[in-house]
Amino acid sequence: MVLQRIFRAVIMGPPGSGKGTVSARITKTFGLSHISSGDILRSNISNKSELGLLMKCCIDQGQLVPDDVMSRLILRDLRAMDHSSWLLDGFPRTVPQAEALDDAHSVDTVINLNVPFQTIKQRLTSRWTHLPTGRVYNVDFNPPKVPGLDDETGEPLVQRDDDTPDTVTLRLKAYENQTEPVLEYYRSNGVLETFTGTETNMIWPHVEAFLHKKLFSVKQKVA
Ligand SMILES: Nc1nc2c(ncn2[C@@H]2O[C@H](COP(=O)(O)OP(=O)(O)O)[C@@H](O)[C@H]2O)c(=O)[nH]1
Ligand SMILES: Nc1ncnc2c1ncn2[C@@H]1O[C@H](COP(=O)(O)OP(=O)(O)O)[C@@H](O)[C@H]1O
Repeated sequence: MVLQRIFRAVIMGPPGSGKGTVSARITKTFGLSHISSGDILRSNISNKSELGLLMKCCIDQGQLVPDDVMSRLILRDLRAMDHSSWLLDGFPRTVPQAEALDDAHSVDTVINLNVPFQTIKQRLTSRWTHLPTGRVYNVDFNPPKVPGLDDETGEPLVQRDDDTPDTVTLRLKAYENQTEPVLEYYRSNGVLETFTGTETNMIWPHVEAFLHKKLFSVKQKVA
């Protein structure tokens, strides 16, 4: 689908709620550019940049990276995409980050994946990731064609250092304390759309239908 105007969306949800999986489907269906804060941080870690090395210990301890670092990193990337439609995944995760984003860009819609914590814990400990692209697999849900290898590149998949049961518990705590208030922020701005369920394949048709409607009504308004 070719979009008629610039459309900016955020996808939110606890760790493991399927943000990356749904984002891949959204970008494929609607052609938005996907920006994942976690992928950007992991690429800094793989490249051994000074910032990546500094941030690795926060991430491995299940804590959020400081707001000023994260906002600077993401807003810099967004500045380079001034004429693109985008989908932000993993940012904002705190109210100060949401305010920093609002100061720079208006957000058309926020998709919130509301998946129970119990479902999430099992998923994350069986997540396999292709670090260079952020493509994710799961032993039960979407296994790679060849075990341990990325479908597109044949490169090795890894288990993330922060996908251990103890770190997942800390990440869920950080989500409750620091990220849930962002949902309230967007709810009061009137842009939050929540999708509840335990399976991505059940949630996805609702997200797809919502975005179709949203993009169509945006086009109508412009016409
Ligand atoms: N069993 C199961 N696993 C899923 C489902 N949706 C996504 N996953 C897997 O759960 C893990 C977390 O999903 P991901 O999209 O990375 O979530 P994110 O952390 O919110 O970006 C990955 O291993 C996915 O392949 C689902 O409906 N069922
Ligand atoms: N917006 C952000 N603010 C602060 N820290 C972040 C942000 N995005 C990612 N991180 C750090 O990177 C880690 C991994 O993020 P991400 O890949 O989005 O995890 P998940 O996909 O499991 O939700 C987070 O636990 C956190 O330490």
